[in-house]
Amino acid sequence: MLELQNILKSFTGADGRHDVVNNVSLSVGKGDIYGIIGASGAGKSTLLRTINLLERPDSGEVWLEGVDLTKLGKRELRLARGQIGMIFQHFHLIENRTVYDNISFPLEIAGVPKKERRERILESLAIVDLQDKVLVYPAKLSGGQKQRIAIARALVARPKLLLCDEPTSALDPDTTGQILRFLQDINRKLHITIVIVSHEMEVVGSICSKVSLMERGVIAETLDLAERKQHEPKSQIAKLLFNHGQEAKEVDYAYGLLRAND
Ligand SMILES: Nc1ncnc2c1ncn2[C@@H]1O[C@H](COP(=O)(O)OP(=O)(O)OP(=O)(O)O)[C@@H](O)[C@H]1O
Repeated sequence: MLELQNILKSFTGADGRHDVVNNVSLSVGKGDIYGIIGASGAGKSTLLRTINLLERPDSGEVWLEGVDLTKLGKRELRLARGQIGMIFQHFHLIENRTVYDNISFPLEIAGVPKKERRERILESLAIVDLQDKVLVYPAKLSGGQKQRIAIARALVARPKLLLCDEPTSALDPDTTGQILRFLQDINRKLHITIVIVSHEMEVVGSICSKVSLMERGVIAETLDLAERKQHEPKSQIAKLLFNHGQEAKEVDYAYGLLRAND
């Protein structure tokens, strides 16, 4: 349902040009939960943000259900983006709006009438099981509740694809498990395809069907976790992460272990 073809994105800083995403191609099937893991600075978030063109690639194509988003005009792109929801590490809720008004926001922008907005907001809140927080302001919510409201806001436009940028990095282990279960439920019950960027093995290992390991702007290796026997990890880092035991739960830490053993 999603094909990235030869995505290139570079940034120019004081020390010159950096190819942060360097000719990446990948394919996400309908109904997949697809993980992208990598060390800090590997280019994961930038790659994720090219999918909905929050970050426009310098070159390459982003095909969503047979349409190349990079070729669309402003109006068509706005409509196509309605099929893609997104959640972030730090939730990005609007502090001076209630939960109800936060979830309403994307529908207001899309010009959805008030009565339909109400139905869809309540439907979204029911999915994340937080109907009792409808009139509360974000400051009164726990981190896990904030992320659930952010999920409800992402779902209210009824997307086909949900992008998750480090969705549990700001949460404790119990809340992480709860959010991952919500994401898995959403994938199974609402048939929403999910792409998750993370540096935690627990996240990708527990719910992803496929995982790409990103290193310095390129996809080093892709593993099909559903077909583990046919696809054993090849690189040292992938072996450490995927055949780990408890000690290599976090990608930067796993690289540290490799360096220490050099
Ligand atoms: N808008 C920007 N302008 C300049 N440099 C940027 C910009 N966005 C990202 N970068 C740089 O690109 C590199 C990759 O960043 P990115 O956030 O994609 O990595 P990441 O793998 O998601 O890392 P992290 O897990 O630390 O967020 C970093 O060196 C970052 O400083």
